[in-house]
Order: sequence, then structure tokens, then C-alpha cells
Amino acid sequence: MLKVGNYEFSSRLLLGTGKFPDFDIQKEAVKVSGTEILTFAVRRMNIFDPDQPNFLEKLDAENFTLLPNTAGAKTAEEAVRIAKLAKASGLCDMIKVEVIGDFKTLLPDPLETLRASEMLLEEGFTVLPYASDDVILAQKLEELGVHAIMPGASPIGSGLGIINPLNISLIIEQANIPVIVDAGIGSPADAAAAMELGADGVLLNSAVSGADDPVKMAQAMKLAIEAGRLGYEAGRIPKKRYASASSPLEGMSI
Ligand SMILES: CC(=O)[C@@H](O)[C@H](O)COP(=O)(O)O
Repeated sequence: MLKVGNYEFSSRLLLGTGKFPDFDIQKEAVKVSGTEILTFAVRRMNIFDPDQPNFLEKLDAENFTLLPNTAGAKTAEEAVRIAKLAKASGLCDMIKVEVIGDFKTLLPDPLETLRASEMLLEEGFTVLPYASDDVILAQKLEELGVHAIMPGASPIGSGLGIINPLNISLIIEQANIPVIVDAGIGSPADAAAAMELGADGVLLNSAVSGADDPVKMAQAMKLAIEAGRLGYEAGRIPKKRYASASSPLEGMSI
């Protein structure tokens, strides 16, 4: 069970809704992924014009917890404005804080992310900041009172997987709140690796929406996340430098 603030989920996969080839494929991929949390950029929503196409319309949004994100914000103030807009339009009070520091790498701005998180907590939001994989930043965000931390595996849309597993595992080890690895996941192996490190969940989008077969990939991600979690809970064997026989012969009279 993944618990974030007052919310509980049985799926540990958080899925982005952008960049699918079409809405029917998006709908089918979402269905087979088993996700209960859908994230999307508030700025992509036609909140005030119901006649405009709505990219969530095929999805029976009431069956999911919506996690609006503040993509496009460059400052804490912009992120707070976007979050308030989402809340005012009746979307969930959970918000993924995304304050980008540089539009080439799409890496998050740590200082503005910290400031935005503080301001949104004061406003009563359930706050999930997307952050770099910085161990101390994760500590400071937790001290502020955020409800989950979402360190990036690698830059958004890069598909590079976890480029600093040490940092991700240190963040997980110190955290008393859920750690959801977000962005840069390229394959099911990457998602399983995050879960095997002990992550509480994985947020991904491009790996599914950009796959040759997004529906198959959505299912693969679901299975990978479940397998990774099971493996983590089961406890892997330690890595050793030398062989040790799988069928020991000691004590056997031959
Ligand atoms: C949808 C969303 O929130 C993205 O900003 C997120 O970080 C996913 O990144 P990938 O597309 O790399 O999975």
C-alpha cells in the first residue's frame, strides 16, 4: 500500500498522461497499467473553456486520483499560482511541485522547489515535490513537511534510467515519507531497479507514451514495479566476490 498524506493506493505506479499517439491508446494504456494516480500539467488543461478538447475526457477521471503538476513554472510564485488554479477548478488538493531551473535539461530548481513547497504546505496542499537526486535537499524537503519526495532518476524524457543509484538509495534510506522515483525511466528494468532500491513508487510518462506499443509497455511497467517491490520485500542475496556452490557437498558421503 502506498500512503501519501491522507491518500492510500494499491498501485505504486504514477502515470503521466501526455504525449500518447491518441486518446484511445492513452485510455487503454492507463487501464492496463493499473495506475490509480494520473499526473498532468495544469497549463495543458482548458480549465475555463469547456468547448476545447480535454485530454482527460476519455479517461473517466473520477476513477483516478488526479495529481496536477506545476510544469512550466520557473519560480515558486508561479508554481503556487498554478497549484491554486488547479485547486479552484475542483482538481485534487495534491500537487506535484515542478519548478524547472533550466529549459534545456529540464532539471528542477532546488531553491525554488523548496520555497514553493513551503508556500504550498502553508496553503494546506498535499505536496509532492519533483526534485533532483540531492540527498540533503531531500532531507530539507522532509523537514519542511512535504508528503512525499520525488527525486529524478535522470532528466525528464531522457529514458536514461537511474544515473545515480547511490543517491537514490541514500534518499530512500533516510526518508520517513514515501520516495517516488520520477522522470527519466526508460524501460521496465529501470522501474524494477527503482523499486528494488526500496522506492515506494515510480512516476513515469515518456517510456510508455513513446513506446512502439504504449499499451504493452504500460503492462510491462506495471509488472516490473510489482516484481521490483516483491524483490525488495523478499531481500536480495548479498553480492560476493567469489563463487559459492548452489548445491553444497559438505556432509554428504559419496
Ligand atoms: C508527466 C510528468 O510529470 C513528467 O514531468 C514526469 O517527470 C515524467 O517524466 P518522464 O517522461 O521522463 O517519465
